[in-house]
Amino acid sequence: MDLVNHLEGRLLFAIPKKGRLQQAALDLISGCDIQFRRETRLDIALVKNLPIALIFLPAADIPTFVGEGRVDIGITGRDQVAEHDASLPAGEVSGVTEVLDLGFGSCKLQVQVPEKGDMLESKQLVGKNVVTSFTSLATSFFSQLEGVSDPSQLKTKIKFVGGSVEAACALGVADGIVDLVESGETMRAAGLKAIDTVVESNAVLVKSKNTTHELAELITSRIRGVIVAQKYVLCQYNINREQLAVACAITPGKRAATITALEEPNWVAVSAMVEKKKIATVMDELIKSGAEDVLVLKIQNTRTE
Ligand SMILES: Nc1ncnc2c1ncn2[C@@H]1O[C@H](COP(=O)(O)OP(=O)(O)OP(=O)(O)O)[C@@H](O)[C@H]1O
Ligand SMILES: O=P(O)(O)OC[C@H]1O[C@H](OP(=O)(O)OP(=O)(O)O)[C@H](O)[C@@H]1O
Repeated sequence: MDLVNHLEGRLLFAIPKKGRLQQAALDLISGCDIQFRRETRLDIALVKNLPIALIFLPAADIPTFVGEGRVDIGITGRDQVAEHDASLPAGEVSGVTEVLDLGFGSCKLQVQVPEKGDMLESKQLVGKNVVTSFTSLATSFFSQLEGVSDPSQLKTKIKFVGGSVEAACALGVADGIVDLVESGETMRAAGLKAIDTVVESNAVLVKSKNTTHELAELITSRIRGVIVAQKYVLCQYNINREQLAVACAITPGKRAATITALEEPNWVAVSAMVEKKKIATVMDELIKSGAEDVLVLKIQNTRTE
């Protein structure tokens, strides 16, 4: 089938074709009940149950396609959006808008130098060689540091490499690098230390400023629902009315806790959404406050603000 001829009228949704963001992006898509089958080696997949086509692209290229309005929405890293925006000619406004923080893919784009060297601040790299995959962000970072508005006046030499950036210092190609740090293991293994942060990144849902496709809103709302479901659990417990105020302060819920009277006089059942990462502490506090029969339930999906 010639897929390109079947794109008319469909929402074009860009997904990372490989790399760190791909699996979590696909999990989100599946949580939104977007059903598709991707043929081997094809970068376009038609969605079976909605007028959407998924376009599999490198995370770094997604802001360009979305910015130019070729694709309506996409999932990529905030670092990639920032790099795209920084690469635009002076005065050109970016066509990409960030719609949602997706809560995964956290990392920082950091200036790194040899741990054993004498450099402690980024300004010590001025006039030296800096290697990175993020040349536009690095150029704008060092332009600010050097106080120049025309990048061609930059004393610092920014050089591009596509991967294994951390090897550049050891190989004598760079005095410092600008690269992503997540756990910091790669940086430490390469004998480097971070001295500045250029951008803090998370995976984001982005939208083209030019899109008018009605499904963009619907998909954003579905994704938001799945993210909330992943972030919260539902906590239910029984408690005596006398302790209710204390317990509700522990589990205030998103808007307010739901309280239902029990057949047993003076007892109520409470249910409230609680952030997953806080649930163990919340349960400890509930038990201390006199709550009984505490249950924690997984939330499959939500539609809440
Ligand atoms: N430890 C990490 N290292 C790199 N990127 C990360 C990390 N954690 C999260 N990310 C995010 O994942 C995005 C894609 O990076 P990744 O290296 O996986 O892409 P890729 O398309 O495979 O690129 P490449 O081929 O250049 O490695 C990054 O821009 C960043 O937003
Ligand atoms: O702080 P950490 O958890 O160690 O992760 C950071 C490393 O991960 C990325 O590289 P990737 O593995 O994508 O390979 P690459 O060097 O080829 O880009 C990034 O460029 C760092 O090198």
